[in-house]
Amino acid sequence: MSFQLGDQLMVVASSPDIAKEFCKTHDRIFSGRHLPSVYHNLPGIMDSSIVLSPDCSKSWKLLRSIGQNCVFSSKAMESNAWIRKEKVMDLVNHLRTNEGQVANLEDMMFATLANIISTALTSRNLFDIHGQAGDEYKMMMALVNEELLIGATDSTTITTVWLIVELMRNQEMFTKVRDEITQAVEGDELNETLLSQCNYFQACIKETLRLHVPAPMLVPHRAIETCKVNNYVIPKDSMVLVNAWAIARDPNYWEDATSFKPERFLDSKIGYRGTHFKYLPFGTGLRMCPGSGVAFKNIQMLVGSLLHYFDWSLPNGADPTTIDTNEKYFTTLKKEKPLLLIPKLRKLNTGKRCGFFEWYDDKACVDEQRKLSRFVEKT
Ligand code: HEM
Repeated sequence: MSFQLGDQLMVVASSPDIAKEFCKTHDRIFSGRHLPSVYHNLPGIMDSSIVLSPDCSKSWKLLRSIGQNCVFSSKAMESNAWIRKEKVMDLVNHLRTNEGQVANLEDMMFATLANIISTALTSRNLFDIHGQAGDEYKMMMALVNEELLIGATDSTTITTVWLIVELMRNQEMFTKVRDEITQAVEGDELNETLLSQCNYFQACIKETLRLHVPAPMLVPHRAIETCKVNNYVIPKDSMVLVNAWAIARDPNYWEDATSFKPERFLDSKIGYRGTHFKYLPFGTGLRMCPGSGVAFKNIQMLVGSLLHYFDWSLPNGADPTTIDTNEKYFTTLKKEKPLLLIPKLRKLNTGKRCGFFEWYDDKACVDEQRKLSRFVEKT
């Protein structure tokens, strides 16, 4: 489909085959981006942004490789595992001390995810637990690119919110995921290696990314030169949108396409790395999201911990199946109303305090001792 928006020709790919034409067969030609006009007068923006880079230039390659070293690669993800654990545990501890009170989970999960990325990049917290930017934020924004922090965190938060909404609305699935995690943990401390063995939980994350594609049209691509696709001539500078949302809900490719059915991913080879053109939550090809692995690990650790450590209920004892699924679209597709839930610390069957809290309290104790000894040294 194509249409004219002012003087801009827009071409939309709404099937896996056409998406493949744009993002695989002619990937290099459609690997450009349109820079929003507001950015045209800002000096240096093209050289300091991965997502806004108008083509796959030297500076784009350099920025992607810096990102690769600090956050995206398997090695970086492994060495950042302690950051994920620490920031998620900060949230768990906050919820533990505010047990029984209504929590705005979206804001808290956003803050946690933003702090994971900001710490991986800068070794600093930039947000307080309620999602408010602190003074550090303003200073570090000059160093940390907004796209990594806000864009990346926003999409990940959206997925964590929808995942919790779907599981709350489907209590059987909620119990199944939680039993799977409890079984994997077996009285041990929750960690990402154990979580990665939870196949049903992984399938729930993938299904959330299918039914609630956070960036429904990906990020618009630009034709860097004129190209013929399926006998249509696509002129240079056309804007190409891949409708990943429509593809992910197309009944020609998905059975019972609008239902949340994690089972469809259980014995399936379909992954999120962009090799299956009917499932493109992170895009595919040269401009594919480089943070898909990080996002998956963050979602897994964050939601896995919230399910493992707490029981959840709705304010005023409302029925979880009544949680609304209305959406709001800007460039991402998020839940319209905030997700408000009440945490109750879970009684784990082991009968002892769960390992995490001992670890957390010991850590807090060591931190206090360090502070005290620094204070004593100074005085
Ligand atoms: C659920 C979470 C996420 C989703 C659904 C998502 C999705 C996307 C999509 C659809 C694109 C555009 C792909 C295209 O144009 O074909 C993109 C680009 C990008 N994403 Fe993500 N993303 C997520 C998380 C992250 C994270 C955690 C990071 C960084 C740690 C990240 C970094 C980026 C960057 C830098 C780009 C620009 C790539 C380029 O233009 O070369 N994203 N993402």
